[in-house]
Amino acid sequence: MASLSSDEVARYARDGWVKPAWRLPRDRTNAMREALDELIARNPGVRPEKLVSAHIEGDNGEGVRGSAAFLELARDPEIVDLVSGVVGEDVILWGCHVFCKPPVDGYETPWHQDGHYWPIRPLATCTVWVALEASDRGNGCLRVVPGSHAARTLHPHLHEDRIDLTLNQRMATGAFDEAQAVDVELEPGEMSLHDVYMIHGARPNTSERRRTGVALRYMPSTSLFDRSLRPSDGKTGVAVNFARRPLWLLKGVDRAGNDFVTGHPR
Ligand SMILES: O=C(O)CCC(=O)C(=O)O
Ligand SMILES: [Fe+2]
Repeated sequence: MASLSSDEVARYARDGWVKPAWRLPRDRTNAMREALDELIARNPGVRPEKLVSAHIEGDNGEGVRGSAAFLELARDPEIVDLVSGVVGEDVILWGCHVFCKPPVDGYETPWHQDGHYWPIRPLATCTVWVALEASDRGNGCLRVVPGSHAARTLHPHLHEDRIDLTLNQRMATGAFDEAQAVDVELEPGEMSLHDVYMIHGARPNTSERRRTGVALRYMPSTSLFDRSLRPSDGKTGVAVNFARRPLWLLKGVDRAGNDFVTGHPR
């Protein structure tokens, strides 16, 4: 069984992110890469950086035709056990976004914090970013600002109206020191976990190599996914429908009155 070591848990608490020793087996990673190729093929009109809710099979109501392979990945008991190490015994899956940057013109991810438009109260999420292929300095790996989560505040973000970005939000300059950022270099099958308040981004991919991370989003069931907040859609440049987003209780019990019916097939 996978679990974070006490050192990994401590690093996540201190830095806001960690790269666990545990990784996906090679055959599983290869199978997921095939699922990714199929996902891209069935969504010819969607930029591969913007494959939101890829875990919802068929027309997902958010502009993407998703695939069960990604739900299976998100439900993987070993990954859920890793997440438990930092969010506790009660774990809800609420999102999955495939950030695939094609070679040569893969979009930049501006510096940002997650969660500005997420209807989760209290705001809490651990994202597991699973590398399906090598992700390094050369092809625009994730970059993180260790410790930037610690104040547990969301800083101002500016809206940027460009299409060549994975998100249309960028942290106002001066809010942090970019020189403190570190590159999260991952081999295929490796992953990083990051906290909702941690500042992160990624350079454009101008290399000849594709770069893909599957971002799996989990929250503790002590938080409420509050559909009544009517979160404004599209502000981040990705069309989402949080009102209909299905939730899965993957471990433990629900403690905040979450709705596990909406968005699921009847
Ligand atoms: O993969 C990227 O470039 C961005 C990922 C990200 O922002 C996230 O997982 O929250
Ligand atoms: Fe993010």
